[in-house]
Amino acid sequence: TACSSKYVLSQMHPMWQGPLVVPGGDRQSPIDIVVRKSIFDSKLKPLVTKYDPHTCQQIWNNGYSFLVEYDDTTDKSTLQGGPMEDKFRLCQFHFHWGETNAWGSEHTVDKKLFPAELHLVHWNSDKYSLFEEAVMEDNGLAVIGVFLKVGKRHEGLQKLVDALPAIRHKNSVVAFNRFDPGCLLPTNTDDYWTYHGSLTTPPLTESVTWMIMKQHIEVSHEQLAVFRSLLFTSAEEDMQKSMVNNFRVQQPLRGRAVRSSFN
Ligand SMILES: Clc1ccc(Cc2nnn[n-]2)cc1
Ligand SMILES: [Zn+2]
Repeated sequence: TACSSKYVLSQMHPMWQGPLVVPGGDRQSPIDIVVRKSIFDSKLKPLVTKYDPHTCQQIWNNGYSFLVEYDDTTDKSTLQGGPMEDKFRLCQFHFHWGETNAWGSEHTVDKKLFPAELHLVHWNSDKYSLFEEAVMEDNGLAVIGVFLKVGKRHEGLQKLVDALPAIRHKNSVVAFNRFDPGCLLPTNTDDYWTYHGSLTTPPLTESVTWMIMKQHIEVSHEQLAVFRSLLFTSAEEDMQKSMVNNFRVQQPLRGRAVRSSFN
């Protein structure tokens, strides 16, 4: 679907941290969430996700992460509620992780790093008709962020992990059907922090309403090790580079408020 093919990430250095200056650039992501500075907002509603596992289409290595893409031509897999007024359509989910369990997440909570972070990317289908349009608008995208911790094996994730060896190299793709991304959400999705930010890779557009879950999910060390067996490089390149540390450095808050849905 358009939500990621159009935005195949640029050829920048895999450890993309970019000196790239973004026009405006006063609402960039990721950030450190300073818990004691977040503001409880009782008007924040619970998230409502309605994901149809049959809209799952493929999983592919885009040279920066691996993306599980959904058919976003209809309102079959949607997100609403939270701080949002509109309905958003799921287009893909992907992860960011480190070379060790000591780091890997993009966001942090009081500077605490997690070994990985899941991002479920949605676009505003009430206001726009294509992902490409929504990605340019300040209320265009909604991304759910979920922290991963190393612990017990995540049974739902295993189906995804088993598909990864087939997409080891950049630009490899394999059919992937009937996967319910809801199984990757924590049991409690009522407690989250929300702020206005951006995509964390090119095009870096400041179009994202972020919802970062307070509760993490657990995956096993072995499952994370399979993430790290992916490669940034394509089969043709002679220098194979492990796909690790695919996170962006934290960005200045620039006076933005981070609200919490919980006290
Ligand atoms: Cl379409 C697209 C482009 C970049 C990213 C990377 C990212 N941005 N924010 N979190 N991850 C995800 C989807
Ligand atoms: Zn991401």
